[in-house]
Amino acid sequence: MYTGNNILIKNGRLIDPANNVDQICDLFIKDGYVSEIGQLDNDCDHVIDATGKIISPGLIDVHVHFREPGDEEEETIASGSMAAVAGGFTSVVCMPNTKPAVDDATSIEFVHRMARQARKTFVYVMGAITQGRKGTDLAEMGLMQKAGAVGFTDDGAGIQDASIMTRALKYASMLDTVVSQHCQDLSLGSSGVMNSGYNSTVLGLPGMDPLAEEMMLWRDIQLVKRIGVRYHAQHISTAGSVKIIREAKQQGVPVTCEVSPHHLLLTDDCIYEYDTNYKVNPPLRTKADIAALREAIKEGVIDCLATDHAPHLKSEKELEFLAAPFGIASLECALSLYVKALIEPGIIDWPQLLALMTHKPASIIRIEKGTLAKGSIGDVTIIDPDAEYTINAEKFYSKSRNCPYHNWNVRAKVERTIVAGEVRYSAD
Ligand SMILES: NC(=O)N[C@@H](CC(=O)O)C(=O)O
Ligand SMILES: [Zn+2]
Ligand SMILES: [Zn+2]
Repeated sequence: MYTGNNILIKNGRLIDPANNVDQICDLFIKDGYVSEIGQLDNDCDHVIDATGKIISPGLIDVHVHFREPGDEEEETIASGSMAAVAGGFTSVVCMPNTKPAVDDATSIEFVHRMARQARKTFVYVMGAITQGRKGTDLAEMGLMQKAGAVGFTDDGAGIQDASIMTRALKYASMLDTVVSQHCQDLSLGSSGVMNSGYNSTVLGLPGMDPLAEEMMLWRDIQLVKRIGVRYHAQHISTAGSVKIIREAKQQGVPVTCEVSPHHLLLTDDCIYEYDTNYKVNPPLRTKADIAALREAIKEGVIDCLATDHAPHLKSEKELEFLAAPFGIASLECALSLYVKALIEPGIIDWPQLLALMTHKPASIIRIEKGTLAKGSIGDVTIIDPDAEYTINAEKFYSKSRNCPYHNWNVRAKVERTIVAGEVRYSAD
């Protein structure tokens, strides 16, 4: 008989990067919180044998798109939450580019309410920087923060106007919050659909200049230096961006950044058949960019990994390349993709990977999560690092199927996802 909320996880490789822990042991979760770690013999009805498995703090993704309100046929907060736990994520941060945009306190509360009802993963929200994400008038950032917004972004677009960005950064500084930017200067071209270069020329498709990303990133860093505010660069994709961030960090600028799985694994060579599942913003770049991003991860220049899970309808992705929407759905296979990109080639090891997916993203949005220290919330992901499987997008809990990794053979399977001491996902 099941008599309570307690779970005993036995004999796993417990990796808690925040506390430099990497050892075979047991973990006891009591009433939703981490209660004991060690060789345990607690009396418990719910025992999970984790022999050969990794016990990790619940994974955290600071960049996902759930499409509610507005495009519920693509993803709802409930379907996205289920996809999250299936991917091992116990906390995600929703972007505000819904319809309407999340640009006021009521909308923030709406997302929280739907997430509570879904009762899968913890869902945090970033509010829009500008009203309706139009880039012209600041939204009520203070009120949204009071309602629980963990940061601000107009993701899908960057703030083009430097004076608006200055005002946003000053407000954010006052509120001690983080501004998250999608770096893309549209004055260098707003009609591009893929990386500009040899492939875009051959395919006859309008290109997106790497400089459009780097120019906005560089501009923002100058503003951040002057104002003094936490700034996060979303989904950076070019070798040039790595260089800008590395230099800014050397100068002590409070900048952080994330990288998405597709920018570590795919290049614009993939677009030769005009498959729109490879259409994403920022676009897939080149082998040299992948090498620079991987090297930056090894060096510690990248602060976290984030999926930028961007679900879209099949009917929209079936449009011609020029007209199809940008985005890749990857929440449910992200961990395996990072393993392929970073662990298999020997760039980083498991503790380093998990740091980039747990306490490091937690510190960017300042939530007290991402560790298994005694007293922490019972958010745990159990991973079989050796399990091999084939990604099957048709079986995703996500409502969308726009996944270029369908049929890929990968490693590392999420076995169980425990959120606040409750098993919310189980692979079998
Ligand atoms: N990344 C994408 O290609 N698309 C995102 C928007 C974004 O993250 O910029 C989306 O909302 O679909
Ligand atoms: Zn973006
Ligand atoms: Zn995004």
